[in-house]
Amino acid sequence: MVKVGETNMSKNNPYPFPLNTKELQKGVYIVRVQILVCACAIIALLYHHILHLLFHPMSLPSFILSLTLFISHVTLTFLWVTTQTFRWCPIKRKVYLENLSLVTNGEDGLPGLDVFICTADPYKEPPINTANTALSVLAFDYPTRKLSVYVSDDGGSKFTLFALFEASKFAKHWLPFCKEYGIRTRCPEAFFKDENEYSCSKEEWEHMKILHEKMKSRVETVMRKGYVDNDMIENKEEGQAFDKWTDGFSHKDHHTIIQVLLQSDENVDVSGQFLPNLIYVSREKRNTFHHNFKAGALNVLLRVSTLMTNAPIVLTLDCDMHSNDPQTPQRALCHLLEPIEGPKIAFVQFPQRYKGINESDIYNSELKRPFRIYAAGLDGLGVVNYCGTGSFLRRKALYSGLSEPDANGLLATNHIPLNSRFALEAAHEVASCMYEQGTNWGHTMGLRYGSLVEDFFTGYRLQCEGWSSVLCDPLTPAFLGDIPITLNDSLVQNRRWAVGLFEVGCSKYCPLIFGTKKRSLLMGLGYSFFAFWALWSIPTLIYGFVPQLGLLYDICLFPKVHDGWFYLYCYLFLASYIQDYIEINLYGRTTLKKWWNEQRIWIIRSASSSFFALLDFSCKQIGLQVLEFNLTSKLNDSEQQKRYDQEMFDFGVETPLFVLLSMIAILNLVSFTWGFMKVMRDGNIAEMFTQLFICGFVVVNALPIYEAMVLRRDGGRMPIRVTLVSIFLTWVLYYATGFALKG
Ligand SMILES: O=c1ccn([C@@H]2O[C@H](COP(=O)(O)OP(=O)(O)O[C@H]3O[C@H](CO)[C@@H](O)[C@H](O)[C@H]3O)[C@@H](O)[C@H]2O)c(=O)[nH]1
Ligand SMILES: [Mn+2]
Repeated sequence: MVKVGETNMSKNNPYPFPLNTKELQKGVYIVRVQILVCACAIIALLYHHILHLLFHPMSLPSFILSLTLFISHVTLTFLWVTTQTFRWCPIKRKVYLENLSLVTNGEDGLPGLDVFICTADPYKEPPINTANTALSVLAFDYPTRKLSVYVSDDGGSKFTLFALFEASKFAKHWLPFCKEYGIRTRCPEAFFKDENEYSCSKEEWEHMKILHEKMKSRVETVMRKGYVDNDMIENKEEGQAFDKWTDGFSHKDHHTIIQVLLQSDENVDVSGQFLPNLIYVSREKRNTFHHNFKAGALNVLLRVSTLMTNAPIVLTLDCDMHSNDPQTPQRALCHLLEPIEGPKIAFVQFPQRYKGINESDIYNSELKRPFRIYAAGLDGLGVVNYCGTGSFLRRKALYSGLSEPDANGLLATNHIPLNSRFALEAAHEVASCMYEQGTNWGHTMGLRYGSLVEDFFTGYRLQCEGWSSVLCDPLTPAFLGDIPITLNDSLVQNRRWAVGLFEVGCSKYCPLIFGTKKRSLLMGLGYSFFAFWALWSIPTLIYGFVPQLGLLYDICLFPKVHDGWFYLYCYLFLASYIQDYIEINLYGRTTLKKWWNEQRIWIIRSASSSFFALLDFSCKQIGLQVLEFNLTSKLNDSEQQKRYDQEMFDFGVETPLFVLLSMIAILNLVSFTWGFMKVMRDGNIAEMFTQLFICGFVVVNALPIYEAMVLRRDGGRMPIRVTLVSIFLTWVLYYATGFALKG
């Protein structure tokens, strides 16, 4: 293996023990040639299309339909161009963990690490899961006096605090257990699910399991009862903590609650070792203040932690993820502490990886393409996007520019105990609603406000300031997260992302202009791919409706089969699908079925959630709607779980998202049948072949929709109302366009 990076390293790096190397991915030059060939084909197609529109004599209806197809081709071309950024110089990185301690002189030189975990609603995000997330990071292989875990609770929930109290007690047994036996899976829930994962004696294992069950059942009990009973409170400290939920307290309007649950210089585990810090923070909320969702929550944690522990490195995690490798901080440090490039790195992103995905991944929850393949492409440019979770950030990057000095921690530098009155008063002040008024928080400091995808926006803004970022994609996933298990949940999540990204695209920070100017053209293009993700809906919807209506009204929109231009269409279709298949296979083998599902859900998203994201954005622009952060559901309904495991599409909800999808499915089935009959009758397929093929392709993709409309009786079937409304609307569309197309 030729290591481009390693030769670079040895050239530029005076250190004999490299912490990391990088190399260009194999086959990049072949890919570049393919990009050029494809570019020529696309230019030819657009040229042909323009000539056709301008000089080919045709009726007005043909012209209108052909024009819409042209719009779709222009949009696709734009999106295609942006995607090529990821293919231009993708890289692979390697870290040398064994060299880290040489650079840091063992544990002494390791920097402090503050972990931020966000949760927002105890009913949608079960507190026991948040407790598991916290336990998995408390148990990092990291010096405990340098490790602090902060949990932000935007739900302001007693249950979450209760779960964390339980977790802090369980941690006293769990941490020494993990360390003694070198356990790899340090999220208790995941550990006990996998009965094979133990290196301890059966008795030890069973003892831990009993403690774990106790924690779990106590948390479930308070959830079931709906309040924290006096019997459940074990000591005075806990009692005082829960007394803070005074009358009139609601999750949207309440004072700040901060509770230090573990203190690293005070609390010890059962083996006598000090524990890390664990701090619960529920920031102040007032009806009259916009709280800026997760970005606001993280900014409060940034300030509180600056006061309390002020670690130079910060890890952000969602409550639906857990650590899957106790050495992850060290991996991140192999980049951040690298003497030459390290200081410019604002964050090290670990790709989002998920657990519980079904075999052929029907909703493409894995999202391998954006999170790993495209991220590796951006990594080659030094500008990996920030994903909000599984990311180690340099605190300094969020506070000041590259060249400015670090912010100072007040208490940390003065060694004031976290639980002292002085410390808590100061922390309350920075967690209040008023604090950010008239400051730069959210604008040039901390997580940036103004988009529903605060992660993408913040990473992008940091890169525009000159910071770089790194992708760390180890074989063993560093973190594992939960996925939505119904189609609706998956689309709702996608809609939020698409609209948030579009907000960035249409802001004054538009990557095409601002990003290109501040960083580079390739960076601007790559970020535009994400920012304009919602635009996929335009070509998809045009291709879902226009050739079909053409077929029904006998309007030929594509070159005939024997025409030379026909082969151009064939080439572009086949080349993109083949390239797509090869690309995904380079990152671990993928079955054909899985790949098919991926392209199908891509079409489904483009035709539904992306389109609704455009609508949401338009409504927001004209003041009809305020955008909300709809949490992704993390609850497991057993029926839904069963259907998901059986790889059945879960519709089940009456939503306009499904109406649009059903309309496309119905229209394509009708026009395919109609076109097919006509071809049989006339025996002439050359003219309408392409349109017939498109309908057939959509029909094959839509098979689960027909099945859900007609054959299924379970809870995941297509709601009857959705089917009826779609049939009606398709009929209206057919007649309405008939007036125009028949002239
Ligand atoms: O007002 C809010 C809303 C959300 N969250 C937290 O934000 C996280 C992400 O929310 P989730 O519903 O899980 O959304 P996802 O779409 O799964 O999250 C992805 O997309 C988000 C941006 O839309 C990023 O912030 C996340 O890191 C990324 O995993 C969760 O921990 C929430 O508790 C808050 O703390 N406060
Ligand atoms: Mn999530």
